[in-house]
Amino acid sequence: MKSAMLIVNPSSGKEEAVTYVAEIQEILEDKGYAVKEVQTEKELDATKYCRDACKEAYDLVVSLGGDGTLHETINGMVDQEHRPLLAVIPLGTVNDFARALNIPLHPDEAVQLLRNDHSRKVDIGKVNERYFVNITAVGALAEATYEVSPEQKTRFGPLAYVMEGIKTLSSDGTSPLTIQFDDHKTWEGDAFLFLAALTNSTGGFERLAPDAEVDDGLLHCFILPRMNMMRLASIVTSILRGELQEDSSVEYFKARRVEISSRETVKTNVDGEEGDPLPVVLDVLPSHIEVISVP
Ligand SMILES: Nc1ncnc2c1ncn2[C@@H]1O[C@H](COP(=O)(O)OP(=O)(O)OP(=O)(O)O)[C@@H](O)[C@H]1O
Repeated sequence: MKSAMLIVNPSSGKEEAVTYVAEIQEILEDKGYAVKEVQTEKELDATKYCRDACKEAYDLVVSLGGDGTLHETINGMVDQEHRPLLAVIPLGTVNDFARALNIPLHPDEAVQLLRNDHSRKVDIGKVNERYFVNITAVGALAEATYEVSPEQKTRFGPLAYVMEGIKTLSSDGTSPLTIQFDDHKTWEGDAFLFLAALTNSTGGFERLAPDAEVDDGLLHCFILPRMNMMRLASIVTSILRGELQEDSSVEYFKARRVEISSRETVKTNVDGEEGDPLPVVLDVLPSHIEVISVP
């Protein structure tokens, strides 16, 4: 008999995660799965449960929560030998991973994907000893995201990040960065932001790296160097048009491995959570996990 673990964050998505459990259970039992439900209570519970699911050779793990729960769940499986198939029921505010995979953002519709057997392999990013599915960001602009309160997120959604970002840009918060990629190339200078995206969806905005595919094995990297406010304003237009890659003020490159260091203390932001300070090494684990997706 096949086995499925439902990892449920009861606090996510306006506390409605548990209302989807009965239907998921019914669908999976009809497909011959034995289903176990676990509820998270605090940070890293999802990682621990998912690790148990790998060790006990579960066939499927279903994550019910926002990007935070998903990030923790995936961190529980990436370094395991047996990695169950993953299903995502998006219940957060932004749901970048679901957006990148075209998983319906309405949870009711995402649940219906469990009825078919369509799945897709997805790259995983590695930053030092930690893993990410969407993005690693470095610099003052990335740090601004920590200033966004849960109340702002609920009220303004992804726009809350843009608002904090504008505050940082207007105070000229750049960091001196040394960025080495694909072994022999180096960029050195003061930057507002370095971004390495695995998918096309970041902060709910789906046009940052329009040609990033979830399984292309590449980090899509952007450097936003120090520049005046006029140039910055025009970059916002490029972002909104999905043309950031072509903007001459922005450095864009694709790489399989990136090393970043600074002579100052600079923090990283890994899938929206605080990560290691610099120096960091970024790598891609190509097609490392398999996710239930739209046919
Ligand atoms: N029972 C719980 N109560 C409160 N927090 C929890 C609980 N279980 C897990 N958490 C923590 O809540 C964090 C945020 O959850 P998640 O991102 O899934 O939902 P969300 O906040 O609704 O989504 P988003 O961040 O997109 O708004 C998780 O990273 C986890 O550490």
